[in-house]
Amino acid sequence: MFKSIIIKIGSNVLTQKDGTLHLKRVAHLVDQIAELHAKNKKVILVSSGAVAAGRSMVQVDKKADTVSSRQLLSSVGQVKLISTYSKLFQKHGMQCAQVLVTKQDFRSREHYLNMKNCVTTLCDNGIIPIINENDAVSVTALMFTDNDELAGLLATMMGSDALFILSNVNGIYNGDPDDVQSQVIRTIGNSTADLSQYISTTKSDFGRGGMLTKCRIAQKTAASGTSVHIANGTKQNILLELNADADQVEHTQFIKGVKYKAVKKWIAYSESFTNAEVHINAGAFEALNSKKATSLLLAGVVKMTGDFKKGDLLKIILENGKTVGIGKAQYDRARAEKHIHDIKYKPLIHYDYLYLFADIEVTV
Ligand SMILES: Nc1ncnc2c1ncn2[C@@H]1O[C@H](COP(=O)(O)OP(=O)(O)O)[C@@H](O)[C@H]1O
Ligand SMILES: N[C@@H](CCC(=O)OP(=O)(O)O)C(=O)O
Repeated sequence: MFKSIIIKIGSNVLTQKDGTLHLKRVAHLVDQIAELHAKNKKVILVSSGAVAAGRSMVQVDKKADTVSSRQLLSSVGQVKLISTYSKLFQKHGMQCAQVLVTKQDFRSREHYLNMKNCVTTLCDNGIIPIINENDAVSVTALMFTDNDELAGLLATMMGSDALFILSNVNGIYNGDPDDVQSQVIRTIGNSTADLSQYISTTKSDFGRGGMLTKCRIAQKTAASGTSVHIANGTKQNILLELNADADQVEHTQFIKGVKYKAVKKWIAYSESFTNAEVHINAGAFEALNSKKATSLLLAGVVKMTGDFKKGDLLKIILENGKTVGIGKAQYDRARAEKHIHDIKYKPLIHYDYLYLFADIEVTV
């Protein structure tokens, strides 16, 4: 039983084969959310489906480029999507709100806290926030990979108990989902194992990121203290059953870690906003990964790239080139260069402002 839940609904759950909205299914999901709301659960909805809904409403010129098509389809389709939700929630005497965001809206801690305040205020007033990426505006490289990334960020930001990611499959399979031999991976922990071996890069008809990104985001969100569940949104009563007793539902669950401190939640999703890098040696990496809370000392720094000031976010890179984390600089680059290799000098990144990416463990 969870008290606060983020529900992410993928395009494929909301649309029929011909691209039109699957009204009966949307209505059933709204009925379930209303029931959860009546039980005093704090529910936040992240809904895809604008582009898919738009596809059934306007004809895109064959010569139009991808960005223009997405802008056209999403801006038309979002109206249809949100008005559908609004009518359905009204039947339950409930109100919902549309919140359209871009990745840029989370770029600094100040912007991040503004977003948190917006969602908190809506929830405090008994309104269901329905959040989607603002596809008409976010067209640059700084886009969310997909709404799974947005939902993960929100779950971490709000400190939600659970994130339900609804797709058109029962969960993550250990092979091709269409192969009868494949089984749903029931639990995923947070030590080492590579899930990419199981997951093909095929996407569902209307989806954006695919299962591999879904899985990476789920793992990252679970590590921040939210229980993550990838389940089939086309199944009857899926939300109610997940909330009542998730163990009884065939789906993939990501075991949650310990909740992060507030600032770490923001750092965890800020990789796109880092301009400088700090390269560290294997010894430093081992120390940072030890059970003991360890800060990054200059002694373990091999080199730095890009300019940075005190308070800037740095990408942490291992000698083999792999990005292993993000952290906030306690002083600028000039000072760091002056004291490089000094074992006693104040850490470049304090543990409280350090976020390390985790690896995954799988149980079928
Ligand atoms: N091992 C796997 N287990 C489950 N689904 C997989 C796997 N490999 C690829 N997929 C595909 O991933 C799709 C779901 O991802 P995505 O298209 O992003 O969905 P959504 O639109 O629901 O976000 C499934 O429909 C399935 O075709
Ligand atoms: N923002 C887009 C959805 C993009 C997306 O992430 O789609 P999906 O992979 O189906 O969750 C829309 O509303 O159409």
